[in-house]
Amino acid sequence: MIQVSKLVYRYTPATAIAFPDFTVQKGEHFLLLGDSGSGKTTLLHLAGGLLRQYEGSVVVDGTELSTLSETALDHFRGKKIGFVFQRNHLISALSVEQNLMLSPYLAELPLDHAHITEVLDALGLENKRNSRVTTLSQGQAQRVAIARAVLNKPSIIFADEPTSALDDKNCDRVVSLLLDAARLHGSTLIVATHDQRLKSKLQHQIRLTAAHEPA
Ligand SMILES: Nc1ncnc2c1ncn2[C@@H]1O[C@H](COP(=O)(O)OP(=O)(O)OP(=O)(O)O)[C@@H](O)[C@H]1O
Repeated sequence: MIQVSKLVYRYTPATAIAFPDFTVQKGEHFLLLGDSGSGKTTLLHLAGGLLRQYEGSVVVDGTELSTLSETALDHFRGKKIGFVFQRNHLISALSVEQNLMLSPYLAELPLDHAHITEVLDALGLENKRNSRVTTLSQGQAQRVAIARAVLNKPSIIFADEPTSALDDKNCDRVVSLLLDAARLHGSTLIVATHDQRLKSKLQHQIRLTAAHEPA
């Protein structure tokens, strides 16, 4: 499902971040661990097709991402991948439901109001459907971000520090929701974190050391 080998990424010609080889099978749940600056966000962005121009190989669902054009990559990402970011990137001028509607719209998928209702119910957000996202608590906003990420039934969910800003109760809830959402559609789940509270919650781990290659 995801195969990374000999992967190196350079933000500038003088700095190179080298990643360990790993394979993640369909439906597996992984924690991506490593110190601050070790490259966790960079790796999620590479595997999710948000960063291009890498050295080595990133194969997702049988496709080497570097072979896709920018447009094909956008399409691939919209259909197959759900992102949950640390800062939730919700659009503050819109309601919860309108934020969710953007997901299928951007992926050019049909709008399914019944499915939006299902997802809102599952995440305990049914009474927030018409609320502006600026009126939500941090835990609620993170649940909306999860709802948006899983709405298109992605085969892969990437979550970048989804719990670090949350108290223990919301942390537990968000992890359970991510795992439930992943299990529901058999999605592969990779959670990047240095939140120690998550260590026992996912089956497998990928550990990054700050192995920055000399340029
Ligand atoms: N846009 C950028 N331009 C230049 N360098 C960058 C950029 N983004 C990240 N880096 C560098 O790449 C390295 C890896 O950063 P990255 O954000 O992937 O690490 P991380 O493990 O996710 O860190 P954190 O846990 O603090 O979020 C760091 O040395 C960082 O300074």
